[in-house]
Amino acid sequence: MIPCKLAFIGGGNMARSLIGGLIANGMSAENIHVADMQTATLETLTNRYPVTTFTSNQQAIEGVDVVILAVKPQQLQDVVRELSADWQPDQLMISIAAGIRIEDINRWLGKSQSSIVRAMPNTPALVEAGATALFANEHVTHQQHELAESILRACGLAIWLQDEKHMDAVTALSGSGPAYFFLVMEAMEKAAIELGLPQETARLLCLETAFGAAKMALESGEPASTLRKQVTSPGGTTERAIHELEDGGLHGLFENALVAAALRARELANELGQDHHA
Ligand SMILES: NC(=O)C1=CN([C@@H]2O[C@H](COP(=O)(O)OP(=O)(O)OC[C@H]3O[C@@H](n4cnc5c(N)ncnc54)[C@H](O)[C@@H]3O)[C@@H](O)[C@H]2O)C=CC1
Ligand SMILES: O=C(O)[C@@H]1CCC=N1
Repeated sequence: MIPCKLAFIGGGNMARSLIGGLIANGMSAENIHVADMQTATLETLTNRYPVTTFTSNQQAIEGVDVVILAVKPQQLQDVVRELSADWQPDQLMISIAAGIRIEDINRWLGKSQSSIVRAMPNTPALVEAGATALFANEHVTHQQHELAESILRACGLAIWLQDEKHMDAVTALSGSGPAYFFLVMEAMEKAAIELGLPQETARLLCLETAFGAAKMALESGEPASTLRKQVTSPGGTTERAIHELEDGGLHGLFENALVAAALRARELANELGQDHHA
């Protein structure tokens, strides 16, 4: 049980994943408000979960303990400014927007001592297998700290960062990370079909292999490199495949990909952290 009322501002992909994880973990849908200007988005949600929906952001935050900002970074400034007039000093704001820094959110909110947490979750939260990193500003109370952690922990792993600057690397790794693994799955499945496997056979074997590899890496505690070597028989099939991947520059590609994602998070902060007047 998570002992609070919470409001999502923005009811899109990431909000849906978090709501799914929270409800699967016993949070009462009655205690979840969701605001979105798209009524179709709200309908998709209420078809699945009996949450309370709003087209007004101000009405959605009335009487809640925690507000999760789940709009795109480009919408964040307007949304925070809009909430400012009705913001209560004991409310906790959690922003999941990529890039945007707490100091900017705090300035847009315009209050002196607001409790703000930045969180970077990921979409597997929907199946309670998410991974979230959190960072709190100095006004977050012990109780709010616990509350933020319990909300995100309901959706999977939740870990606190000591320094907000690490959030961009987290965004590049675990925030965007599910997409990299999905892309690898797409590529492996396609290659297996080209080798002659029926599509459903390729899909199932690929997904169970990905799941099994992650489960084994988590449960064994062994480094991925050790587990990889256990699969790679000298002179065998895996060795040939790994040779192709390494020759093709896999390590460099991932390095470039994560650097590009982290840089984009910094760009978003610099582009969107400037004040504009709504
Ligand atoms: N999708 C992902 O895997 C992850 C996304 N995030 C962050 O989560 C945030 C949301 O991303 P998604 O859910 O993917 O986007 P999305 O586009 O699916 O959802 C955003 C929702 O906000 C609504 N919205 C736009 N302006 C609004 C306003 N003024 N008031 C109320 N609602 C409004 C839109 O109608 C939309 O339904 C972003 O800031 C993103 O950086 C963070 C981690 C992972
Ligand atoms: O692509 C994005 O910008 C968001 C942030 C992390 C995952 N999706």
